[in-house]
Amino acid sequence: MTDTSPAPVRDDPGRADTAVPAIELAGVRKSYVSHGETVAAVRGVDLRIGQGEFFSLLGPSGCGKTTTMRMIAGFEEPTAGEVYLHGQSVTGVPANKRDVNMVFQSYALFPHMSVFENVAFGLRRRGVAKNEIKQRVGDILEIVDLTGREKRRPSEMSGGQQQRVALARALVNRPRALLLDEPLGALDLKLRQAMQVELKRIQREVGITFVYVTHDQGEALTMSDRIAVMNDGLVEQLGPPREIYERPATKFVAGFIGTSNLLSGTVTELSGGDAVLSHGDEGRIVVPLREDLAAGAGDALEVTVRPEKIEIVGERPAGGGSAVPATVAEVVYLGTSTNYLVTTADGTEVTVFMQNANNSDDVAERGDRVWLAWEPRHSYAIGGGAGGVRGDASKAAV
Ligand SMILES: Nc1ncnc2c1ncn2[C@@H]1O[C@H](COP(=O)(O)OP(=O)(O)OP(=O)(O)O)[C@@H](O)[C@H]1O
Repeated sequence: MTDTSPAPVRDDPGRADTAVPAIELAGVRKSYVSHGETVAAVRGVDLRIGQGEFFSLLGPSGCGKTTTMRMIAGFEEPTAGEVYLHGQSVTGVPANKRDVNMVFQSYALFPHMSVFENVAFGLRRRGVAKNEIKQRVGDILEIVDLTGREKRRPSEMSGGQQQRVALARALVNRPRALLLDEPLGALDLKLRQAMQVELKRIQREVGITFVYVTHDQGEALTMSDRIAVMNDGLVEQLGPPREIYERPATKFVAGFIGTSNLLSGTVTELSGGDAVLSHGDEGRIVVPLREDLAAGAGDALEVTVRPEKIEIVGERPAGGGSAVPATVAEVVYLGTSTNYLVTTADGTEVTVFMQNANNSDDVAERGDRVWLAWEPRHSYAIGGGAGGVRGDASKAAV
């Protein structure tokens, strides 16, 4: 999927149309020849990453995220296509001549040097004056919240602190973009979550473009301005976290980002911008139609709905929303919420998360016959790899 939207520019949307993207990939492909076989790692990626944006490349192992990142950094050259940094093609420009820095999962700090010396290393090599080094290292250590720990050795610091030193070392050179390849992968869950918040704060403070590679959807949703979800060498969907979560364009994205339910139905009528679908004998699913979604009576559609959007009720719900009968197969009490696994008439398994805010008892028990209810806006019709669902052009498209 091609990102044709203008690169967003912070605090000044009026400039978005004319702004040169910090990073642009145009028709980028990368193949490797391995044991006589050609492996297509990246199969045609188009991206525009805006100045000061926190941009994530998200996808499962082997989808091509690291290869994409390495082509931006200059560690790999594309087999085809072009990489631009701030509007300039960087084909043939070596990594050390590109105005980007990379942070890896292994911090690669110098163990015999203090925190200050680790951060100052690059500046010293470039012959920056002593006073300026002191100032710049001091400033950046303050931003990463390590003031007062200048004399410590890496071995005397926690994993999260070491990662912040690595970040300070990359930022002190004031690159125009920072590339981060699973930088929190070595940390335990609690520290990783704390560092996600920290990283976002640091990025906001320094205002540098961050490109972040991760296979962790929670991490990408927490920090990013926009996310490119990659699968098998291609970008399947590109957009802000909320859009990707609420309106996954393909089955792959729906399944990869959080928990999603997929229900199928047959269109019975089109009504006020919605398609009404039958699901089993009694079930009804209401899904809004879109510009890129044309459907008519008799068409089969697949619809996603997130588990937290569904309510479990005892009676058939009144009103214009979705109403699907189901049988409770499993109830899992989790403290703040209860998860229900239910089965609909055609055997579809549906997960429902219900917050335990006011109700002290579970709303249903195993074996109960219940109704699932949700609002039309929480249904999203999905298509195949190309996104969207296109029916007969003569049918209504809203
Ligand atoms: N140097 C190489 N030689 C041959 N094949 C390679 C090479 N580098 C990557 N690949 C292949 O290209 C595909 C994409 O790899 P890449 O490392 O970009 O994926 P990834 O999404 O970053 O995965 P991970 O999260 O596991 O790092 C994989 O099938 C991988 O085996």
